[in-house]
Amino acid sequence: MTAVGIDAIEIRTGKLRLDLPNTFAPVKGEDPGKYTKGIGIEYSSLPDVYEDIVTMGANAAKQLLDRKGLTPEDIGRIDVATESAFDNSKPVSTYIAGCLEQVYDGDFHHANKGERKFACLAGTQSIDDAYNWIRAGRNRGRAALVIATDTALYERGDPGEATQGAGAVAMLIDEDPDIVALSTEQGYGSADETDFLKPNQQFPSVDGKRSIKVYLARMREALEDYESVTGDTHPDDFVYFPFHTPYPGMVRKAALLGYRHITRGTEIEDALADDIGMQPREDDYPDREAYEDAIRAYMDELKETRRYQEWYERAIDPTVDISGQVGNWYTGSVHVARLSALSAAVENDVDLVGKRLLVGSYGSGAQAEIHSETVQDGWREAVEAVDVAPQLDARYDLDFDEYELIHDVHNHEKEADVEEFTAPEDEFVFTGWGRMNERRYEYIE
Ligand SMILES: CC(C)(COP(=O)([O-])OP(=O)([O-])OC[C@H]1O[C@@H](n2cnc3c(N)ncnc32)[C@H](O)[C@@H]1OP(=O)([O-])[O-])[C@@H](O)C(=O)NCCC(=O)NCCSC(=O)C[C@@](C)(O)CC(=O)[O-]
Repeated sequence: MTAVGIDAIEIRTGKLRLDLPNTFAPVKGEDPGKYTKGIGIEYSSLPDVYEDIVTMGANAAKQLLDRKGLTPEDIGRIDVATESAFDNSKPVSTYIAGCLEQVYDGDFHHANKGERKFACLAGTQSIDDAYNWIRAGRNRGRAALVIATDTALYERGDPGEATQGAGAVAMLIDEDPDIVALSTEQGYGSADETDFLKPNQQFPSVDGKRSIKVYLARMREALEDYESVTGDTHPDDFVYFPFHTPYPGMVRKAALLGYRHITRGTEIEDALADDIGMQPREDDYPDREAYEDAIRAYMDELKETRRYQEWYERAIDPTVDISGQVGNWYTGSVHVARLSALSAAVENDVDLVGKRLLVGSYGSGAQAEIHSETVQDGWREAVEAVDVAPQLDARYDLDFDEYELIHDVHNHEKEADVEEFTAPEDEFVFTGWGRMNERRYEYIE
């Protein structure tokens, strides 16, 4: 069977950045350690005045099409995943296609376009849709463009303000992919939860502490479901474990729980037993509370073991590097985690061909999905071509007053007339509203 998967990736970060430990924390009266050690985000990417989910998505997509030498006729499907949409009817993919049609000969009139919603999970669901469309043989030899784009802003003063971010990830899903092949093995953990939601409002209502618990519970459920298909998972089965990364500290919690789960009943548990004992088994405890206390005590010790720390450094740390530099990109976040790991492998000259990734996606509300991917022959060249560092380094550093202004600019409830901080060049920009209140865009040379 021909492999189907991710053939190319491009990102587009918001062109501004907020330094959390040095600019945000002092004004909030917080210790910078909350950001450098706890949350793990150093900078939040934010959009300039002329940027939004459409410009970031279209700019990432254009970069991808140009690099691959593709024209609109090569694309049979454009799916946008977002939870920052500004239109309840017209999908963001039509705005993005309209942008792209300004600069290419030809058009996307015969491409199927849509918009996917399930909080941060929707990017992964869009990849699934593209995979199924190609596997079903309905693509007529064409590829699918999946764009995950979000402006992850919270109400000023909300604890979530510490985890903001803005950016887009464009991915080409095709046969014989250069980067990773997808598999049919998947696990889901899904439940009706009220932890993070936006009921007809721009900024989320969030119960932050609960959202952490729900993330962990649904991920665990998804892993168990995945293992019901594949059999037990072992830490050595996968080179990296890219998870949805609202902030690196969240992944730290998930990784520890995951490691305990996948080492249970293995030679690793036995090898650790001399130092920290065997993992608690529920049957050995009088009630659930006593069992959970024992688990917490075991995990406190597990996290300090060299074996765990070495695994974390190898398999998890590289996945959160970019996230720590950009914040939460919601639907793009797990795809940033994958790219982060692959970029680190390029930098450290690691050979990944044939190695597997275990990808854990998550969306509040809530659903987790876990699947594996196999790295393909062309991954190194394809990942080397993504200009992550130049984009991140070029961002404009906001002071706190400027941050307050730019937050107002992107607040749909406010009117703010603010000069742009950066000069647009060779990119799509937002130019204002049309007669039916549609947003309008132009390509600036
Ligand atoms: C994440 C929270 C709850 C944080 O809430 P908070 O109250 O701002 O922060 P905190 O006081 O809990 O501190 C954060 C961490 O920093 C540590 N810390 C504190 N000070 C220091 C210091 N000086 N030195 C070292 N460490 C320090 C502190 O101990 C803690 O670590 P933990 O105990 O959790 O391991 C908040 O920012 C929030 O509500 N964020 C939005 C919700 C969120 O991101 N939830 C994550 C799971 S849900 C999810 O991922 C879905 C999502 C959000 O992406 C949306 C979607 O799916 O659409």
